[in-house]
Amino acid sequence: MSSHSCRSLYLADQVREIDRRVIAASAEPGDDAAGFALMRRAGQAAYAELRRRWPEARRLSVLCGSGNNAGDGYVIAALAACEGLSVQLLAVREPEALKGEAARAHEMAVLAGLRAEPWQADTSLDGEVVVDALLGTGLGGEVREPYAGVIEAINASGRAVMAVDIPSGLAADSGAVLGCAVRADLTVTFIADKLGLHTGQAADQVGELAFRDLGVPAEAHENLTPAAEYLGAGIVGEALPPRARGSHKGDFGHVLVVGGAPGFGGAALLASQTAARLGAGKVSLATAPEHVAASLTRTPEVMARGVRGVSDARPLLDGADVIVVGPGLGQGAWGQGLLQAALEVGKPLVVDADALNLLVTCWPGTRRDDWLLTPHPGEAGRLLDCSGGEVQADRLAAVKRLQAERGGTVILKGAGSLVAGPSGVGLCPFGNPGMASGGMGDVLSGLLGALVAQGLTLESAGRVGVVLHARAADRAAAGQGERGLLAGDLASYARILANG
Ligand SMILES: NC(=O)C1=CN([C@@H]2O[C@H](COP(=O)(O)OP(=O)(O)OC[C@H]3O[C@@H](n4cnc5c(N)ncnc54)[C@H](OP(=O)(O)O)[C@@H]3O)[C@@H](O)[C@H]2O)[C@@H](O)CC1
Ligand SMILES: [K+]
Repeated sequence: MSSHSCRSLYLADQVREIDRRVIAASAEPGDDAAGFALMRRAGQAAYAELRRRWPEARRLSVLCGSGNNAGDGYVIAALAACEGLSVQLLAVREPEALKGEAARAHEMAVLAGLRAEPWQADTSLDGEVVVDALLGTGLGGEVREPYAGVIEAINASGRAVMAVDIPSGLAADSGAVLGCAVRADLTVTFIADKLGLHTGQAADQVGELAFRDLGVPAEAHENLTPAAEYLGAGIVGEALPPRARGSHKGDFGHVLVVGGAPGFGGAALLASQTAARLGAGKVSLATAPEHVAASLTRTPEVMARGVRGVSDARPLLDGADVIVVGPGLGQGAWGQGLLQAALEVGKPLVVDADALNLLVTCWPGTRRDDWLLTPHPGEAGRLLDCSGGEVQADRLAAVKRLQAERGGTVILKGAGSLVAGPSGVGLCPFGNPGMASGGMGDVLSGLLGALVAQGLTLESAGRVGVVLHARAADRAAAGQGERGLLAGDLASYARILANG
């Protein structure tokens, strides 16, 4: 599934392959200058971004490691020196050990009149901007010394920081911090955008992200399946065009929310209310009888019915076009019976919260094409029989495995939500920490139900839904701040976005 609003995200091995193709395509036989030409372009692009962001800076501290990321740093240092900036050039490994294009980049810095000083524990960083050219896509495993100490010093320096290609210590594939990582204000990444800059812990490390493709031709990406598509804001409008004037409620589907076991009413109320706000033609709620009055008072548009067990729910299940099952469902006999009935009725399902936990215990091997599973990392860990921490350490692998095992479409929630479906993985770049609060998942499940009811496939609903949900949260936070954001605040913002 591709869209004008999507951009491809790659893994480190794939970026290396793209580099290799570009260099091979531009090199004359016996020519070793093509790699250096690409590195010069990378350094120039990064330096241009630095000047754009910090036009007043007169002194830089450039910290270089031992690979090609260091090579980019030496190019930046040389360009800055040639422009008359003062440069504190620091080498974590002796430049004599550099090879290939990185060694040539170091020569370029020497020709510009610079001499790299060896990094020492008591070195003080005196540039107005620190350039992190320590570790790039070649990082393997937990950051070792002396790099770890240098990264701590950069973070403690209080200086503005530009990371070259990726903040050192951040894994380019998973976005995991491998022990420690540079906290950048600006990251300039090259050639192909990397998944790890958008998922895992990336949001706390990357700062502003500038992507520069260095003019690499499209052929260099041929036959490489991107690890994920970056889901842009435009996918919402593409999926939800203006309605025909002659529309009626039957055109926009009937969502049934099943949840709200005795004592747990709020989640199902939030889900059903959101489904109504996001344009479902009709919304019903099957919940414990004690929650019906609250639902009718809060959202009379939702047809709330008290169900004591499966037989009460049958007509509702039969009348629905899509079923959202799980919010506040509980894991007792009431919830288990209703989930079983929902699984048997043969309608598209959005499966969340307690319904996911019940899948682990009662339906461990079940897979189907017509469901959308929406776990947070803890629920994903239970479904995959591992810890939530392990899921977070490699979110892409986790969501792909879950989709392969369970079928359908899977949304792995959390910063940089991932949506894995039959056509690949999409990544949501929006959202904020205000969303780390109760009820957000219930709102998402209701929103997804509304999108499926309006005719989106489960996969498309998953992609559009995470973007709508996260952008609504960003809009809400922009007005009143992240802290204290209520899940119930999102629906009205999501409604505005869904109407273009
Ligand atoms: N021509 C091109 O291809 C282009 C490439 N480009 C640039 O190259 C970058 C990739 O360069 P790369 O592959 O040389 O790896 P890179 O990230 O510099 O690090 C390698 C060194 O890091 C070290 N190290 C590794 N793991 C470690 C750990 N856990 N803990 C501590 N140290 C660790 C290890 O060094 P050692 O320990 O042996 O001293 C290893 O040798 C890419 O991000 C982009 O910036 C652009 O210029 C465009 C053109
Ligand atoms: K770096």
